[in-house]
Amino acid sequence: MKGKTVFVAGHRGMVGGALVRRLEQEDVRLLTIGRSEVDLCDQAAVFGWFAKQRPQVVFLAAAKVGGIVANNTLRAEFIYDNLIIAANVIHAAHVNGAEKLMFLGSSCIYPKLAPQPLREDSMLTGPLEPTNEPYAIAKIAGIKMVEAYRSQYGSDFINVMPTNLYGRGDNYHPEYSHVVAALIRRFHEAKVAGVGNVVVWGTGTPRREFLYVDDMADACVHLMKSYSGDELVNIGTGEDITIAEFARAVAATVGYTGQISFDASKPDGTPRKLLDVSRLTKLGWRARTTLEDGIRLAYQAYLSESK
Ligand SMILES: NC(=O)C1=CN([C@@H]2O[C@H](COP(=O)(O)OP(=O)(O)OC[C@H]3O[C@@H](n4cnc5c(N)ncnc54)[C@H](OP(=O)(O)O)[C@@H]3O)[C@@H](O)[C@H]2O)C=CC1
Ligand SMILES: C[C@H]1O[C@H](OP(=O)(O)OP(=O)(O)OC[C@H]2O[C@@H](n3cnc4c(=O)[nH]c(N)nc43)[C@H](O)[C@@H]2O)[C@@H](O)[C@@H](O)C1=O
Repeated sequence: MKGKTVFVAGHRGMVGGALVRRLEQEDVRLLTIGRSEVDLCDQAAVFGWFAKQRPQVVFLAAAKVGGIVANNTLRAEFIYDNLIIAANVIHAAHVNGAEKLMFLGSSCIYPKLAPQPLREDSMLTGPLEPTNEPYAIAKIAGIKMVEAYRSQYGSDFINVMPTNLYGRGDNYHPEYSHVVAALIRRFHEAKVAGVGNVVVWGTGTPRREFLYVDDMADACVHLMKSYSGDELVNIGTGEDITIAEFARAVAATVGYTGQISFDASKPDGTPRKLLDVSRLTKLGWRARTTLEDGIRLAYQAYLSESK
């Protein structure tokens, strides 16, 4: 990547922001563009921008993203936006001679009940989790598009499959956020307000793997520099935790000492989503931030972002 023009699509988002921070350590010419200037769902705008800027390297971190209720509520937006963003950016990168592109999928592309830990070759071997199927289908289409451009045009475009991510720049929307941001905010507000009980969604029994977003960005830069294979690469920590245990860990970090109850009327989603990270490990990368340190860093980021 040394000396290259690098475009981070979605630079204002949690992953995009972490990529911008990480790329400051690299000798690259960084390109970003705001949604108000180029809506990545607008094909003409995307094609015009790419023709003018001709980025050599593209991190496609822009997407319509949200937690389980957002996915299950905004089903049409999740499939439309994510299909169109992937199609526009991948094609524009090809037409304008991008040397490398990284597409970010998500662990929800794997079947709901696939054997754990989830291997990259389990994609399309079984039914998806219904709550995020529209998003998953759009992500699978993006993955297949990258594979097709590699096959027909020899494009050095690669696919990565991140696990659940959290950290600086996360989305704290009360209904549409992911679990980490949601619980940090809810436990903090309960502590400040002196509330005696906090409700956590679902049964608390699902298990999730959580990767700190700055580790994610480091893994992306590592793979962009060193990987040009056809296969997906899972990006995770290789460890998971139940939502109930996780909620207790967040409460302890935030300093909330009240009760925790569970609302089983809210969806649990996939029972477990632990990624097999052996391919990533063989490629020379492993996560460094422990969950305990990550939650503490994420809470500090929340406090500084919500001032
Ligand atoms: N968060 C997670 O747990 C996981 C995320 N991922 C993937 O990582 C990537 C980034 O996710 P994350 O950073 O969490 O998401 P965010 O929602 O934090 O960031 C998404 C970014 O995409 C931009 N964007 C969305 N739609 C458009 C559009 N039409 N035109 C231009 N920009 C647009 C948003 O811009 P704006 O802010 O202006 O709306 C935002 O900056 C996504 O591909 C996601 O699927 C994968 C696994 C887990
Ligand atoms: C990255 C990944 O993220 C999403 O899938 P998810 O992992 O199910 O996402 P989630 O973080 O929303 O929930 C994880 C678990 O946590 C429980 N939970 C408890 N309390 C709250 C809560 O307050 N908010 C939320 N959101 N969840 C809660 C919730 O019931 C569930 O059991 C999709 O985008 C999917 O497409 C995807 O790729």
